[in-house]
Amino acid sequence: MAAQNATHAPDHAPDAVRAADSVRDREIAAEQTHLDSVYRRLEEKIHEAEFLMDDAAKRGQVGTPGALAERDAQVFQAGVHLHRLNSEYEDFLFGRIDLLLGKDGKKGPDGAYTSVEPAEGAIVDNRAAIAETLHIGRLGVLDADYAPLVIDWRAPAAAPFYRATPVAPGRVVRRRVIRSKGRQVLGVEDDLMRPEVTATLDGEELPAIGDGALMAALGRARSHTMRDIVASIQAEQDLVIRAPAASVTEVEGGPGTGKTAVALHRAAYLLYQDRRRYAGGILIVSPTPLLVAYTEGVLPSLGEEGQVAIRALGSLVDGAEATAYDPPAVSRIKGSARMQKLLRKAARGALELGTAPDRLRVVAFGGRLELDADALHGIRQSALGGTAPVNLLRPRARRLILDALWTQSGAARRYTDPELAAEVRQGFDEDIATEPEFQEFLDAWWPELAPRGVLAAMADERLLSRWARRLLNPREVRRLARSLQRLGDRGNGPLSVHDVALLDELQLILGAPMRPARPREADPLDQLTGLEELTTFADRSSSGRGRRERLEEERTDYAHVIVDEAQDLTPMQWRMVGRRGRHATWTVVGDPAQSSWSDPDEAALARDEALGTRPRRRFTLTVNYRNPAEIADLAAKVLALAMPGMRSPDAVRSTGLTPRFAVAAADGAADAELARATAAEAARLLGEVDGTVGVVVAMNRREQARRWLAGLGDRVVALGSLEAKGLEYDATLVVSPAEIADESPAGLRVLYVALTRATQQLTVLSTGRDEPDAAGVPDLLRD
Ligand SMILES: Nc1ncnc2c1ncn2[C@@H]1O[C@H](COP(=O)(O)OP(=O)(O)OP(=O)(O)O)[C@@H](O)[C@H]1O
Repeated sequence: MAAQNATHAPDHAPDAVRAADSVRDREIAAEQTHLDSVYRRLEEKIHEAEFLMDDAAKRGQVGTPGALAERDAQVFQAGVHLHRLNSEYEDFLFGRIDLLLGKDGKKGPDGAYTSVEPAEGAIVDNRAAIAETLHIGRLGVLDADYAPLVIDWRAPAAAPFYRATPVAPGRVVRRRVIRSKGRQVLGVEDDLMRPEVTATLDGEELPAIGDGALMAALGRARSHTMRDIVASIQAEQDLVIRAPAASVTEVEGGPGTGKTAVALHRAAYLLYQDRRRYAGGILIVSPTPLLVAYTEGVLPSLGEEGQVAIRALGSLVDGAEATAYDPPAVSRIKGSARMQKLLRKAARGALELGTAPDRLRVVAFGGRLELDADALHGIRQSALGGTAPVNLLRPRARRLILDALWTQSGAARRYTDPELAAEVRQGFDEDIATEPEFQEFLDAWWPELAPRGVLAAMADERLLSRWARRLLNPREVRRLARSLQRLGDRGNGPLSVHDVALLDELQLILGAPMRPARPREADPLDQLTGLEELTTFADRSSSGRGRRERLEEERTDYAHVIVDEAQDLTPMQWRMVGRRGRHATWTVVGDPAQSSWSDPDEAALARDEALGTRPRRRFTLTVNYRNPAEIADLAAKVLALAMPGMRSPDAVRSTGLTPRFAVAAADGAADAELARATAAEAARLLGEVDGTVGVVVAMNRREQARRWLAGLGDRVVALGSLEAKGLEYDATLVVSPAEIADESPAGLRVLYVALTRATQQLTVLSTGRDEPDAAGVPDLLRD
């Protein structure tokens, strides 16, 4: 059966074309037959599962725990398939490899021959017979005899699908990507790994169809959400995805080399490979909420979501959500490692802001006792000498006050018998400490501090300059204080992404106040101990969402932490992220050339501290899959200015479409003219691409740019330069490179990011400030 929308040659087409089409149709029909049998098998499994569920419901909880567990596991398996099928994934089955006989010809547990090299004599005179064909998909499916109908893409047997290249083909003769929608096969794309070999399958020659899957995938229009790359992962990427999760895996690569895609697929791989270990959760840290929104559909499409939390840096602390933006000069201060010390001083200093009277008077043994301001100050200082968090030092301070009062009472001298003295002392303490006045004094003198409250206190420039002595210069103090005024008196105002890392640090410095433990909700899954898959299923399915959200809320320590765009983490952010993976293994993904942080050395130091002395394994990705060469070459000019000597990755394709240069009023660009030109250029790009258009402006023009583009529809998005990080669009309009470059000391690297967002077309719009030449090319982009 041929797919309905497979393209057919018209009747007048030459014979050769028609013949090729009939081969294509035949191959599509063969894959359709296979897919039909996969679906038949899945339906059988679903019926089995439904029967089992029914049966289980009738019989109730009878049987041995082992038998119940086994039955539940079967129900789970079928449930997973049912869930997948109902989700109508476009390409449940997406790949196939045709293999020569392996060296030892032994089959592994998944039914595939284990050897990676062809057996002696598998190829004779450049002729070979295919020994084995494996189909690869998003989940594994076995037939009734336990032979694999589809192999999970993460299984070891599927690795050759990704790893084989014409240079190192191993046993793979042909790699095929199958395109399907729902239950229908739409097309196939083949790559021959040994083009010189004439291979046969069941006596018939193996045909090759199409131009390969990668190019087809790269040419597709982009939407506002990222797609998985499971059908076209490249060999160097596969090495990273499947790298053993020991200690720290570091991945570097230029723009578009697939770092984010690889990080997401790696999370799915690790879960598949060792679900029990990663039940502790995988955290993916992303720089912006926009990138989280862009990428969060990928893991569900790979069948994984429950155990993975994707969080933006500004949402890592529960109850805090960054919505405000700090200008570069302020973020440099807030992100710097100096803040650690400053926050400690501020937390301690904030204790003095309470409304406590400057002396404490109590009555004991019928007399008055009094501690004056100096005595109280001395007690506070010695209590703060402890290492515990400030809020947790309060009991110590209370004890020191009671000690001082006891000494003052002279009772210690009167009771020489230690036992009696201890008894009297206990009564003394109780008498004083239960007095409401004493408790009120203590509450005011050693108030329970909240992180937001301390940040708000730092908005007072006078206080801040006291706390920041020898840490910040007066200009920095003024900047920081002004920025924190945004939080208001009680600290409830909007937070920036950098404030969130400060809150996290303060939480550590202050310590969680003691609270009665919250009773945990009873969870039916807790009873199913030992059945990791069942837990997984509950998390995978949408009914597990409530539980997952709870897990995310409660969890502050993960089994694996993946940091995307790691080059941008400030020292304070590294400390925040590091605290979430104290016992974790790590995957750290980034590109120094795209760093928007002005002091990379300081950040590298903080990164080393967060990752500790764990051994590291390094990988480099070298091919740019996003930008056509025409765009990558232009961006490379900025890279040469930003980081001389740094090599940009090779673009995998070229489109023949060179970037366009436009100018908005050469004499200085009034905003109205810039608005008009931006809207016009964006509209032009919308007409030229089917998918999305990103308009990148300097951060302080974000709101303006949104207004300029109003009415152009939702295919176009306005972005501040820092928001563009990690995202991509079919076409990008970069407005005033000079403005972006001048925004901060890292401005050139930020501009490099902006110029590398387009998958098809790029327009650069200059203003007078860009000093464009006669052809409109701005100074920064000229040779
Ligand atoms: N093997 C592949 N097959 C198909 N598409 C791919 C492949 N590798 C990467 N891509 C695509 O290339 C684009 C860039 O990938 P990704 O965003 O992961 O790169 P990146 O290295 O994180 O880029 P940047 O550093 O610029 O943010 C994405 O659209 C991704 O889907």
